Amino acid sequence: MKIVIAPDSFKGSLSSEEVAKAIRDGILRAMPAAETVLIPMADGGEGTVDSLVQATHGHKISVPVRGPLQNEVMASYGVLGDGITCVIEMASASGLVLIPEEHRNPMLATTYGTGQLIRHALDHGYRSFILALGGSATNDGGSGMLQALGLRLLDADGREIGAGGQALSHLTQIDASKWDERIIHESQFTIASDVTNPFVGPQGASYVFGPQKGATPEMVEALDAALTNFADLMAAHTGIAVHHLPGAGAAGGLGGAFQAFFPASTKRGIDVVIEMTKLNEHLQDAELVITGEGQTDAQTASGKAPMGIAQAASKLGVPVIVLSGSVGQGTEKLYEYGMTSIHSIVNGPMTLQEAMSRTPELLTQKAEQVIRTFLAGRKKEV
Ligand SMILES: Nc1ncnc2c1ncn2[C@@H]1O[C@H](COP(=O)(O)OP(=O)(O)OP(=O)(O)O)[C@@H](O)[C@H]1O
Ligand SMILES: O=C(O)[C@H](O)CO
Repeated sequence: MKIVIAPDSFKGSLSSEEVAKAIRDGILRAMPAAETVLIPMADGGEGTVDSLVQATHGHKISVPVRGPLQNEVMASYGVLGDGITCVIEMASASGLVLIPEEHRNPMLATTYGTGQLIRHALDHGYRSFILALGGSATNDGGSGMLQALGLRLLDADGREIGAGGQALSHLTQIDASKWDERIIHESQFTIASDVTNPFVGPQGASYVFGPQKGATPEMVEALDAALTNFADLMAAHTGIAVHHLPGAGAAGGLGGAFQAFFPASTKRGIDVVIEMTKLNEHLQDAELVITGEGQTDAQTASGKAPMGIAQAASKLGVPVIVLSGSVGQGTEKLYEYGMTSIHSIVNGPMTLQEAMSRTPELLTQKAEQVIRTFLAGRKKEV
């Protein structure tokens, strides 16, 4: 029996590859002869490069860049197995995990390092890009990324504005005279976005994702106003108003900067990962798919990895079992999208810290249990 194991990471505990291996161990305990296919997933956020590089037998290139708070960090981008397509994961250069919680500051954090990764790839001859958006520490509307690629963002005195979302409130002019021409004339970009939120407003980048990056309610208001100013000026300059465009609010508004200045099409991150990992081909003759994520709740329906997998698998009539660290509110409607059953791996009262440190063992145990049940349901030995 072929079982596809296609989980997202458990943020704060395990990478998607580690999750997949722990699930495989449990499956093999219950069914030693099972054929397992491990396809670590991602949704545009952290782990997207690893997932696509592994699935396509590509490689990674490391580059020192300016981190979200200007300190140097070692970031990397992926070159897929075709040797042509680059995957730029913004979280690698400008991600939340790069900053300890007490130092997070979306007023100052910049996407400059993401722009440096793109420039490095352009300098090395690459012209086909997947831009993976999510898991950012930033709320700068992608301004740092644009600056790294030659765009000049100026205040009323003609001086470059500083780094971060806050500085966008002083922006009055955009000067594209030094903009990297290779972007428009020679390259193509697919944006793989972990969310579809707009650039500004109550559902926008600042209000919805600012708080997880350390923004207080006052900062959220200031950041939303600053992004609105930026969106107004981008619209005047490019003719593209990103204010309410779906996905423009991904990665602190980086999605909006790409939509305004890059020849790019926007897709759900999970759909790009499903396509590049050829998940559908693997599902064709599978009898079951097991997916999972750190927390499954109402948010899962808005395009998280297990949701995309359930949609793909249900079209092919393959049952989908979801194993998650915690199962929150609002999961009932997920069954309508093709999830067969959803399980928390926690097996008794314990703290979050304990659950997170015991994730591999708990995953293996739960996978064994669900496979035993699955086999019993088939009424005959396989
Ligand atoms: N082993 C675990 N046991 C219990 N809860 C866990 C475990 N691992 C992670 N979590 C919970 O899941 C949360 C992370 O959820 P998840 O991994 O789904 O990422 P996310 O923040 O929803 O982002 P995304 O799905 O876009 O990557 C953690 O903050 C924690 O509350
Ligand atoms: O980076 C972020 O702001 C979130 O992951 C949404 O894209």
